[in-house]
Amino acid sequence: MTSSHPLSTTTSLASIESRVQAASLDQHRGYAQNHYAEVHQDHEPEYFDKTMASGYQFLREPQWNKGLAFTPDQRINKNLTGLIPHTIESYQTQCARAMKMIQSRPTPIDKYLYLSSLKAENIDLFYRVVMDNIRELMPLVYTPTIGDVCLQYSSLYTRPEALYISIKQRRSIRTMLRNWPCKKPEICVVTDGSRILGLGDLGINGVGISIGKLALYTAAAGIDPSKTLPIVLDCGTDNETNLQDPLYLGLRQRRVPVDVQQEFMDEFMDAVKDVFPEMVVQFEDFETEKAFKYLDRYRNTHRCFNDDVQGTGAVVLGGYIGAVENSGVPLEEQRLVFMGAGSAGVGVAKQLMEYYTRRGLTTQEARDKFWLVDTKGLVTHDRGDRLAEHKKYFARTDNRERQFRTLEEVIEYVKPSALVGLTATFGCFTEPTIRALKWSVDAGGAGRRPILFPLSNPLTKAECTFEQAMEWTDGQAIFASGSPFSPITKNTGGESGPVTYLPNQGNNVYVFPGLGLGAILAKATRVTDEMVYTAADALSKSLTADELHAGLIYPRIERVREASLVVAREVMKAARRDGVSDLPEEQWVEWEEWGDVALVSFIKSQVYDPVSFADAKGRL
Ligand SMILES: O=C([O-])CC(=O)C(=O)O
Ligand SMILES: [Mg+2]
Repeated sequence: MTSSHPLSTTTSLASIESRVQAASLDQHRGYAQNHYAEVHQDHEPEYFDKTMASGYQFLREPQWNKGLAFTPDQRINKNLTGLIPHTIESYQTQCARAMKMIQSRPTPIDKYLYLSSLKAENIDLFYRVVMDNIRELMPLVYTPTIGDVCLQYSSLYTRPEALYISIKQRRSIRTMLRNWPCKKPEICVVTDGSRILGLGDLGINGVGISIGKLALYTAAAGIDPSKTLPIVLDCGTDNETNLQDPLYLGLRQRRVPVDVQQEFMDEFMDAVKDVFPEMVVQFEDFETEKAFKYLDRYRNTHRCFNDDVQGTGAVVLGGYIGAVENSGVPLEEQRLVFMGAGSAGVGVAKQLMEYYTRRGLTTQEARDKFWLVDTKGLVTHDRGDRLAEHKKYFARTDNRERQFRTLEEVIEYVKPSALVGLTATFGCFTEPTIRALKWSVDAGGAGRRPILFPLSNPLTKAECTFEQAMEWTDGQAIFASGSPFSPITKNTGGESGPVTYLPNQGNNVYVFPGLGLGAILAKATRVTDEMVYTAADALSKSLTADELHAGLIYPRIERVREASLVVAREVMKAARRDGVSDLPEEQWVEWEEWGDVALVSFIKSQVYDPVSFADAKGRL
């Protein structure tokens, strides 16, 4: 930065303040914005130096704004008097106002927009509200509402919230990364929008998923929001609706060929490594082939993982371990049918296989427990089509005598103990399929329960609803879905009165925030399979006695932060076991002397918890 700049470090604070005070607020805003542009180019964001900021800037910077929680001293010292109402409010009162407004909005999208404005104005308040009301608000900032937001992102757009990198700007990726106001982001979620949830190719509109997942990194694991970086890579779109929409914000062209995107990806990953060498990259919602390809290509050279392959795999395994215990079907008798053989289906099956091999089965024995089904029926080597590369691993040879074209036929043949859906096809677990699953489990002996995981997101893509699952299995299914369902209370007519069935939400949110946090805090140079597997195992052990007693297989969502802490702790240890932690050895030795206590208190000391309100000290 040049010394002639009006806000350069050689300019005295007093002279800046007198100039700022002399200027009208509007003039001042314009001045500050110009300054932004310059410092960002120099990548020296002195603008964020609080000692130089005026009161008005404090109110306009979402990470500094405390709403009505500024203390009297802060109001005087920061020249805030008169700029906000005189009253001082605790966070509880401000949260109550926010919740009242959210509840008064008619649709989930309206509620989302309110929350999004809150985030743009007062980050601490946004996270306090989300964290304290996670059961009610997670479905708004994340699946299912985020799916609708992505569909309409270009129309809803009011302000930038991410890095938008188009393939036309590929020569300036480093500059764009440096333009991001935070110098050292720790975690990035990147998508190319090619397969957003179960909604398909949404192009640049898919950026909503990066924004939503990062909000959960903060709400569910306590990563400082200023250390999170959402990115969308715009490589065109094959979505006709987007291409025809005059408001569409992305490139108006079809998706570039695979090899061209590959070069772009290489450039992007190299630029990320140069500019933010310590940042962990989470790949999100890339279409299946690319998901596997990029994971394979970068996993040994970059700090990265794929949430749809590894996150989904780990979260399903985390729930499956508990489900097997509750099902009464011994491990060796478990047989799993998967409807859906995309990135999530194959990722989950591989993760579950690992569970079996770690329990003594050979690779072949473990693989034989899985029957994957896609739109053409059972995935087999010789069913007459060219199998996509990622499907070959689980392709079977069972069709020597007969072809299995439908899920019903496969269930009738396999007699599975578990049915897992990752198809993005609403209602494809029909009454006959679910009844057949129950029947095959019942046939194995009394007291056995079927495992039923319709995991596709958002709710409009779920393979079946919780109500259907309970209805068609007489309340017996051990149920987990990707998006949230409400509990069901049924009057059974028996003496014990009504029965309440609790659904489980087997969503990645139980894994990726803790996995990312663990990788960051361990300074892991890679995200290894051991770290991912450990995340699943830790999740399965993070339930309280009360949750286990209630028959749950995932912690209650209100406890997601506690679960993430357990996951992060174990992921850190796994990073060390694998030799990928860059923390000094003495640090590990010191922690080990204290068991988990020291490690846990270290993690707690690192996480963001927004208490920066009237009663909090020292944040300004
Ligand atoms: O976002 C979610 O809820 C889970 C996920 O990664 C997906 O469905 O692609
Ligand atoms: Mg995803």
